[in-house]
Amino acid sequence: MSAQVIDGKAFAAKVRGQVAEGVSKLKTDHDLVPGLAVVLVGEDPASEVYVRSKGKMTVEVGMKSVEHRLDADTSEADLLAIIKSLNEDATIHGILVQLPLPKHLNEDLVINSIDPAKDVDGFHISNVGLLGTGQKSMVPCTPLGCLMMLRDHHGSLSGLDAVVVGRSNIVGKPMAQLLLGDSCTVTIAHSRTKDLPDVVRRADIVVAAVGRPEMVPGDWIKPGATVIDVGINRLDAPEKGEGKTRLVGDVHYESAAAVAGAITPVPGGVGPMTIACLLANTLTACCRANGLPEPEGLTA
Ligand SMILES: NC(=O)C1=CN([C@@H]2O[C@H](COP(=O)(O)OP(=O)(O)OC[C@H]3O[C@@H](n4cnc5c(N)ncnc54)[C@H](OP(=O)(O)O)[C@@H]3O)[C@@H](O)[C@H]2O)C=CC1
Ligand SMILES: Nc1nc(=O)c2c([nH]1)NC[C@@H]1CN(c3ccc(C(=O)N[C@@H](CCC(=O)O)C(=O)O)cc3)C=[N+]21
Repeated sequence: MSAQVIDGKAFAAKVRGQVAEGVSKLKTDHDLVPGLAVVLVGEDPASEVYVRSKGKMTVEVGMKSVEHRLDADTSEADLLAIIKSLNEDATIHGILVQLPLPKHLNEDLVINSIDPAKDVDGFHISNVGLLGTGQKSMVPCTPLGCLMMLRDHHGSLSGLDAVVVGRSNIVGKPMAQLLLGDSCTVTIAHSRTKDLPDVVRRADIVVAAVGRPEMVPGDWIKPGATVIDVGINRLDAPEKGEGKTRLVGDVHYESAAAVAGAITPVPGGVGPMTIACLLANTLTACCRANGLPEPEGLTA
């Protein structure tokens, strides 16, 4: 194995340390405590893990953490009413509605009912438009975390060929916007892309956000390329014991690490950075809401 392993877990701990410093300064200088509210409708196992560690880390960095757990059959009107009350709550600076939502709820409508200033996921159409036009916005946490690791590894990304596999609104598209913002030559690939292996082989930077376990093998990777694996796939692992599972990414780690220049592992790569960036966005939102200077190095 030759690639340098990009330690997202350690990087995220450093980011959370910076956030904690910012939070402590807000308390001392302005008697302010940033507040983050997470709304979870129904039970999604992937979201459960995320919500649990998020709540713990929110408190660890000194913020207020609020959780709303609603039944899977919650009506749209009830959900919108909760979001409205959080929009109006001056102690809440960030609101996150866990996705996916149950089928009977209109995801676009729900997301766009969040006050864009509190939209720490960066999914509101107003933040999407601001990002797309290069203006100050709330930047989606997962792509922001990927960008931080890429900048840290490369210094400048200018002129590099980047291929993003996946075009979702929550990862692929905003990731491509951020890479474009840093002057990469960006290709967005998806399920209809012709000759995907050849497209990926051109890339200096590969971001895999597909949701298919170990789909990208090492022989798609240009020697020396940087590989960012966003995928979180839980597979059965009977070898670890009955009912046990293991996490794998969208990249076949072993074969890719043999040719890549650098690679993020799963777990311990993009996932922890996503949570760290959520906390960073909440701190940023709190500073903006109070007309205070933003924390340095924690925004795009
Ligand atoms: N680490 C983290 O913090 C996070 C991890 N994730 C993980 O990232 C992965 C992607 O998530 P998300 O973006 O929400 O997923 P989506 O299902 O919304 O999007 C998947 C994308 O992959 C594309 N795709 C599917 N199959 C193929 C294929 N065979 N070849 C090429 N492209 C394909 C789809 O193309 P098309 O549009 O044509 O259908 C789609 O654009 C998941 O594993 C998810 O769990 C997600 C969020 C945060
Ligand atoms: N509105 C919204 N925003 C999101 O950002 C969002 C969402 N909905 N829905 C679900 C996905 C998924 N997601 C993860 C974040 C962190 C880890 C994470 O920390 N993973 C650990 C492993 C955790 C484990 O052991 O299971 C790791 O990769 O090391 C995983 C998944 C955010 N998402």
